[in-house]
Amino acid sequence: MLKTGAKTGPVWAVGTMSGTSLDGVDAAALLTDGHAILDFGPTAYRPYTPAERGAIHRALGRWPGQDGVAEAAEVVETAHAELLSALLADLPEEAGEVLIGFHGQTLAHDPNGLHGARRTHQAGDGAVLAEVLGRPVVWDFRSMDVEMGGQGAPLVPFFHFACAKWAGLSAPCAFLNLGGVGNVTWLDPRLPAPEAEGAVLAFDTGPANAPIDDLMRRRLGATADIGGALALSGRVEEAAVTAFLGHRHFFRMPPKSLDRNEFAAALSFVDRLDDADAVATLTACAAAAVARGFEHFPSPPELILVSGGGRLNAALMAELAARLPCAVAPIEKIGLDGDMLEAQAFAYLAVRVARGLPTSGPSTTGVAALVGGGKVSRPR
Ligand SMILES: Nc1ncnc2c1ncn2[C@@H]1O[C@H](COP(=O)(O)OP(=O)(O)OP(=O)(O)O)[C@@H](O)[C@H]1O
Ligand SMILES: CC(=O)N[C@H]1[C@@H]2OC[C@@H](O2)[C@@H](O)[C@@H]1O[C@H](C)C(=O)O
Repeated sequence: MLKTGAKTGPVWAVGTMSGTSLDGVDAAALLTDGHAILDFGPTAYRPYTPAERGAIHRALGRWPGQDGVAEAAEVVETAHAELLSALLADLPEEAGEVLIGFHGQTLAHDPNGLHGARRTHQAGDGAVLAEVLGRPVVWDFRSMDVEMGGQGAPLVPFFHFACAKWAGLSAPCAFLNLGGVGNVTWLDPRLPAPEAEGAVLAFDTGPANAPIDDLMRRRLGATADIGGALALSGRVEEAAVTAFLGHRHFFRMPPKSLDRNEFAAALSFVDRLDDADAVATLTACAAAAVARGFEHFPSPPELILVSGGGRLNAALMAELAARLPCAVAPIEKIGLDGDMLEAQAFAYLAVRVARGLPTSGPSTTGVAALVGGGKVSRPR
């Protein structure tokens, strides 16, 4: 085990994210003392092959020990080992003993016990990765939070707060991630730390790209609606968007989190629409879910900064601009990398775990008290 709190100076860490869109693995290096971001390092991406993606897709919604889960975990571990070996070789020797923050791949997430026990499941064993890479690995970031009564997600909010400080922001703003699922952090960068009362409020907004991707794959054999081109050629069925906003998620108070496929039934209305109208309406639903989230913010943000693949979808960005009561911009506006923010977040959180600092709290996951979730595995 790492000695927590052993050091207080900055260290390099590499974080990884294999997100709900199942496109591939992101990895990014970061220099931090667990509080401030001091530097950003190299990044790398490894897409899953169609066969790998298929193995993960088949295991979605399943728990450890169930069919296909061991196979999916092996795919996740192998892809991460390949990507991380290459990225670690790029880091200068002065980087020292680089800590790895390994999120794994969420296969199932049921923090409210809707289908049995309250639990969350990220495939991939950090102890195996520590052995293969010969480095300390922090992993299983979400279980402890769920065990303590939290949602286990979102976990990026404390990092969003550090990003706002790094960028020198001085007014309340919101960070929106549009991956397979959407999540938002409202934050006030005038406060000293993310743990401070009133500094952050976060929750999952609703489905984002996952239903669009699934429809594109099902009907057209494509991976995504690139640039939002198909949605831009379709017509939004507003009555369907209104019906979608009747889902129970929108009546729950934050913090709240979602499983990737939690909206599958609520979005099945698209089956009766043609391809373009279906994708246009799913895109509008993703934006309308974000707009609905604004009612929970402690004060109106001046700006919402968008990261994740959804910021590259022009139809989704236009829907957000039309439905939100504030300016909308990709996160590159403040000099951050919208493709790598989550991977950087898990580098940041790994250092926090290793130093005994909290990674979530009542206003991010709804856990009763601050929690530092995550296991630390060292190579033998
Ligand atoms: N050029 C593009 N045009 C439209 N959509 C895109 C584009 N590039 C990526 N996307 C969408 O973004 C998704 C990937 O986003 P991202 O990598 O942020 O998600 P993720 O990290 O896997 O998910 P999550 O944040 O929910 O865990 C793709 O599946 C696709 O739907
Ligand atoms: C259980 C799980 O993996 N949730 C993901 C998912 O993808 C987006 C959204 O839902 C978010 O809550 C979370 O990821 C980010 C990285 C988070 O924990 O902040």
